[in-house]
Amino acid sequence: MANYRFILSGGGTGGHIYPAIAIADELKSRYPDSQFLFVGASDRMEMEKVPQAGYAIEGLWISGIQRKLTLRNLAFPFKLMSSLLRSRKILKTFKPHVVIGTGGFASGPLLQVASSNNIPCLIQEQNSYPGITNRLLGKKVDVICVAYEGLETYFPKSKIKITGNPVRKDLLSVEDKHIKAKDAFSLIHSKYTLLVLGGSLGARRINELIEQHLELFEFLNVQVIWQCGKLYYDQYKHHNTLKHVQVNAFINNMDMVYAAADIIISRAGAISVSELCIVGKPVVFIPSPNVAEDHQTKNAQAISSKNAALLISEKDLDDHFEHEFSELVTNEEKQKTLSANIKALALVNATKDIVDEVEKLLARSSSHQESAAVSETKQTTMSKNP
Ligand SMILES: CC(=O)N[C@H]1[C@@H](OP(=O)(O)OP(=O)(O)OC[C@H]2O[C@@H](n3ccc(=O)[nH]c3=O)[C@H](O)[C@@H]2O)O[C@H](CO)[C@@H](O)[C@@H]1O
Repeated sequence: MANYRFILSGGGTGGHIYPAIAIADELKSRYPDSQFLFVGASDRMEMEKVPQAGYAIEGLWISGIQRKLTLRNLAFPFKLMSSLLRSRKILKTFKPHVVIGTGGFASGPLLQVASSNNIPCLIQEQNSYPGITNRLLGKKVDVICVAYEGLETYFPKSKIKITGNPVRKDLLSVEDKHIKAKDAFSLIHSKYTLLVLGGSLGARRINELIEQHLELFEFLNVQVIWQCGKLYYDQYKHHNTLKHVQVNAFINNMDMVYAAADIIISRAGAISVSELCIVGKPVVFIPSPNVAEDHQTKNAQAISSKNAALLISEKDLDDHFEHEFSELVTNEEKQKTLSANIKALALVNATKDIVDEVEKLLARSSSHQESAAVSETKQTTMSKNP
């Protein structure tokens, strides 16, 4: 059995971490004897989430450049230099056969050094508008797996493979768990269950909206599982005293909450959107307006334009939310149509297709590692016999 070594790097938010975990899980199932190392940013959520998923991680001292002029940007050159040096050391020690990047600033220095050392590199871009790290790495890496068409504007066309976004395996089969999941959260079977997701960090405006409408939900016989984000938990946790509300900072068993839900309100981060297609429930998207090129609105429009989800912009919430949500809860036909249409958009083989691309790189990597070993031996022999 092949004993490969893989480095996966990406983080900052769940949208970069969970794709890396999904890819690692698929590689592990194909090559159980392989070794895995994750590389992230030392102060971000990957340092907690990756070990929870059973993988080792090293943290780099790195952060993104702030778009506004701030004092924090002054430290950036030092952080970058330190991360490049640390990346070189990690690569030298671990000797990966392939390096995989899933975006976020932590993956920049590592893939930069790996690609300049001719180690085969693949990046995965989740969005229709790529983040700055992946845009910079695009020229250097071997393969770029994407989820949307039209990315040749940002990346060399010959390197692009359209695979879809990798989604964790346990999310592929939530249908069978509906009853079990409702019981697991002590939910009442005769009531509708609304799941509220604010993206991996939580969403301020969605939290305000949910708080404003708790009475409406009770009136509509709706019970709520509300993921408000770690930053906001102290502000909203007191609503746990209400019988029909469960507030969470972060949910670790997403398969179970997706399974329990009858209707979902969600931000439109790329991985959330891919997961929601697979899960196939009626969704109301409230995209974040605060991301580059308004890419969450584009992610959500790709679904809503096919009558596969509702989309309400933050600016329209006050005028439209109450009416549209109440109509959806009381209209089973509409729920069924949205469920069937969103499910038809799911790309369930994305993780496998990405790992197929990694396998193609492994072939190149083995010969690269052999020639590196030969030249190392030659150098040792030459220095012994000058
Ligand atoms: C504000 C921001 O910059 N958001 C970006 C970030 O979103 P964000 O980090 O929110 O990422 P996504 O919505 O793409 O994915 C969230 C991931 O976290 C998981 N999850 C979420 C909540 C929770 O309680 N438990 C849990 O496990 C979800 O199941 C999913 O796997 O990365 C995405 C992918 O690059 C981008 O499209 C988003 O625009």
